[in-house]
Amino acid sequence: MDPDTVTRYLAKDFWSTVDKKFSSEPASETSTSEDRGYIYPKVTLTFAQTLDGKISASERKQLLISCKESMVLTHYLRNQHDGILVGVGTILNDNPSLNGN
Ligand SMILES: NC(=O)C1=CN([C@@H]2O[C@H](COP(=O)(O)OP(=O)(O)OC[C@H]3O[C@@H](n4cnc5c(N)ncnc54)[C@H](O)[C@@H]3O)[C@@H](O)[C@H]2O)C=CC1
Ligand SMILES: Nc1nc(O)c(N)c(N[C@@H]2O[C@H](COP(=O)(O)O)[C@@H](O)[C@H]2O)n1
Repeated sequence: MDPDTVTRYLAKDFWSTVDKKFSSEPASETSTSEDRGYIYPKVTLTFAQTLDGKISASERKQLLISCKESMVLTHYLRNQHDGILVGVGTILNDNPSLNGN
């Protein structure tokens, strides 16, 4: 399977799970990636940006961009993954919790 097809497949499956969660239908929490036939790790890129394309304030100062609903989605996404990867600059600047509440 070519990488583009795999990406489309994973995104479709992932967002259908999100839809199920937000419509309160039970999502399959127990099936593993292997059960679902995945052959690559599932990776999601998520970030918040301003209308003019910025992700932080000047001098890379941390900036809250997301609204309340978007933060709910952020924490939901964190809960759906086994790990969260950020850059070293983010660790040094923000000292983030990166929890999923
Ligand atoms: N709005 C949002 O969703 C987010 C905003 N931020 C903000 O971004 C700022 C941090 O940004 P940065 O310091 O720019 O990012 P960063 O330092 O967090 O990430 C960049 C990473 O790329 C690596 N890197 C740089 N050049 C590379 C190369 N040529 N090849 C391979 N790796 C390379 C660096 O070593 C670093 O680990 C903070 O102010 C933080 O608040 C961070 C995450 C999310
Ligand atoms: N979703 C989201 N919206 C924003 O407006 C943001 N600035 C970020 N930033 C990311 O979240 C980390 C902070 O997380 P904690 O609240 O400490 O758990 C920060 O370091 C960025 O990676 N995200």
